[in-house]
Amino acid sequence: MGTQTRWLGARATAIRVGSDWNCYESTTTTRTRRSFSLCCRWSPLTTLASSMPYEKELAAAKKAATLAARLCQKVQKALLQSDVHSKSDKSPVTVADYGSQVLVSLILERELPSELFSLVAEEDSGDLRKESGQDTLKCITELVNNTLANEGSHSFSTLTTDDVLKAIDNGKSEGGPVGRHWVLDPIDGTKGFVRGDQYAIALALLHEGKVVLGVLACPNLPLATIGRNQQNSSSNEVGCVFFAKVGDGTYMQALDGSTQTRVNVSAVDNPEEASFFESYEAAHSSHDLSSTIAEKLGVKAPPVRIDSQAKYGALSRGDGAIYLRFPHKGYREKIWDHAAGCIVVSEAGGIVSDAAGNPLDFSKGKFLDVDTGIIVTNQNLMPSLLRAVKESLNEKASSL
Ligand SMILES: Nc1ncnc2c1ncn2[C@@H]1O[C@H](COP(=O)(O)O)[C@@H](O)[C@H]1OP(=O)(O)O
Ligand SMILES: [Mg+2]
Repeated sequence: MGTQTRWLGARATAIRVGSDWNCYESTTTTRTRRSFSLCCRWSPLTTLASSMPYEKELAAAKKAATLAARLCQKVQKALLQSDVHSKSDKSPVTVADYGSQVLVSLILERELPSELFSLVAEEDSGDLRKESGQDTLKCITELVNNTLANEGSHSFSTLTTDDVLKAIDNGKSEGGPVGRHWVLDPIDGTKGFVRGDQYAIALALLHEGKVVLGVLACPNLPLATIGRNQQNSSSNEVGCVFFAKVGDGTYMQALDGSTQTRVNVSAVDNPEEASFFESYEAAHSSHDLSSTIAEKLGVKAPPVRIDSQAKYGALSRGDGAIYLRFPHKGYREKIWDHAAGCIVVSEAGGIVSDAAGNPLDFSKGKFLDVDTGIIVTNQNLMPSLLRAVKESLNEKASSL
């Protein structure tokens, strides 16, 4: 038997010598022999891929989030072309929300058949099972079937309304510290979606309470930098997918599938050169508090306000250096609003914490135990940001 080579993707090559397969991990400059035990005997490529932690899960998550993004794009386009009356109507966003959840649920189940499937997702089918929800249910079913047919997922036979209800109800899991749980926000940033601005499909996997992979599909986010040097950008192209798995860095590619590039958070260490992100909606995060913190820190640039976890994506590629989120009293943060964003930023070298500097704990079910706020920045700026946050919160408390 001679020598045979198999390309296993950007990071590895398997070379067969006689009946043995050896795996070589490649970087741009070196090629180092690794003794992966699973690769040392003949094994199909799928076996090797599945031996890499969370590789097949990441591939499935990217496929699911991308397809869901296609569905959302279609609905947003129709929504923006419609008249003023239907723009204030909530039904298009409802249809897209459910449709996105159905697609993610179906794709994950189809692509990962051997897994015990647990999904913690924002929507449930209660309203669609009522008499008043029947038209919406039919509309969702048609939209999902059209999306699957148009995007080449011919392996699905035409779905019935019952299939759609079942796929939505897959998302009823409560999460928690044991086992694996997918976490989904089918449309994060519904306000931005309706306005025609930013939104994201946010999908993450928890394993024993920790986020191990995340995908953020941001259909309206420019591929070029936002927030700084915007005027120099030569490309108007929009639609990004950010993805990360634990220990493997963060990558970005175009929604339509360009080559992936590794991304890193900004390395800025002078707050005067930093810019910061916050919610577009003042109802979601206190703009006053952010502005006090930014001023104390010495940030000169005005805030960059965008909706959804697109902020985490933009931050992961260094568009800005800080993200401040201070919801109003009584609001409880959900895990699906931060899980994907958190790993996308942390694998890009950033830090995501609560206002006191503690890491976010995704192991406690649907909610995060955060009562003051969430702050995100790079390692250089975090110590001074924490000081500025502490001082600002103390001042706010003593002024009450
Ligand atoms: N009152 C609120 N305070 C804080 N966040 C909220 C509030 N209402 C909804 N959200 C959620 O905040 C996230 C978007 O925040 P922002 O875009 O401001 O960063 C979304 O997950 C949004 O939910 P949803 O996903 O249903 O749109
Ligand atoms: Mg959300």
